[in-house]
Amino acid sequence: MSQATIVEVGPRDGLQNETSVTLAQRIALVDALSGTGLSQIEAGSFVSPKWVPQMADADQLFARIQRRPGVRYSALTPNLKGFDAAQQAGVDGVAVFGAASESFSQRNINCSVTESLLRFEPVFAAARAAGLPVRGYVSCVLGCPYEGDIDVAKVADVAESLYQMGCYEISLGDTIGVGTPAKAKAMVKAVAERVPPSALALHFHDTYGQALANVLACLDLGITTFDSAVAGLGGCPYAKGASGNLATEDLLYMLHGLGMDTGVNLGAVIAAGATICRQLNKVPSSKVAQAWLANHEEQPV
Ligand SMILES: CC(C)(COP(=O)([O-])OP(=O)([O-])OC[C@H]1O[C@@H](n2cnc3c(N)ncnc32)[C@H](O)[C@@H]1OP(=O)([O-])[O-])[C@@H](O)C(=O)NCCC(=O)NCCSC(=O)C[C@@](C)(O)CC(=O)[O-]
Repeated sequence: MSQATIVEVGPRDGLQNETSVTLAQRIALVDALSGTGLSQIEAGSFVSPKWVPQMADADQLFARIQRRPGVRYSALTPNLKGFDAAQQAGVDGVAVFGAASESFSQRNINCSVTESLLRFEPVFAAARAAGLPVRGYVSCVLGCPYEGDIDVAKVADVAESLYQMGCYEISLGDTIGVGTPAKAKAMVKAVAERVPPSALALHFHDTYGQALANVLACLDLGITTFDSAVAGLGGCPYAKGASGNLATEDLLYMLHGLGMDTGVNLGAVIAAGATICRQLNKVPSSKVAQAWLANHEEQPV
């Protein structure tokens, strides 16, 4: 049976736009997700709390979650200040985040793409010294909220730079969810000429309902690592109109239906999503979760 890896970004990408979420709810979500079989959970961000207040107190989050053996708990770190705080908090891995769009880079991290790579250099050096793995994000790979279409060559340039700097994996983000399967495939093919497909992950938002179709198209290209967020939560504070991430429940249902092994219990993810959505007073945007919850009275397991 072929394997797929899911990087659960719900506690970070999923909640970074939710103004009412409490620290206790964030911690409970991480703990619920770690009991589902997920092996990688992006639990928070060590970014400026003035920029993204919803992700404040990541140090307390890492101090209070119940660590499960076999789970990698990681966090976003845009600079050395963030890395130092993350290391002190005991993260298992960090992620730097760049973009293929100059305008998005400026709005998201207040510097150009070239400057962002320079800022990441000390993060790589410190991570190497600490023995912590570094993941790299490239945002706006299929379109930018400020610039529109993005040249795939620019995506490949940034992805290759991050890979050469030391990222073990590059996650290609369709930040505003405008991609379609043909465009996604063309972009991945261009990047895969510069970065091995085994070191690529895909991070689709579902704004236009194309995320699952994009995953299916890119499975053909040998990509087997996908980011998703429980209940389809998510959005980026610096990408107006970006809706939720691909829902983990929908991704699992499709991958399992294709006969792929993820090691993740779908019912347990539905339960985790139902709980956080109840707390946020919203309905899970996952179709699979909606179907399950409409047809079952008992909690899924
Ligand atoms: C990168 C900065 C910090 C630059 O922001 P800046 O203002 O240029 O930074 P600065 O170095 O001039 O510092 C300004 C203030 O921030 C503080 N500061 C500086 N760094 C940190 C830090 N690490 N942690 C805590 N505080 C920090 C610093 O100490 C100072 O505090 P003050 O003296 O004013 O009190 C800022 O722009 C920022 O925090 N941006 C975060 C944006 C963000 O989190 N966006 C969402 C995540 S990306 C995303 O969602 C896309 C993704 C990954 O999911 C993939 C996809 O879908 O495409």
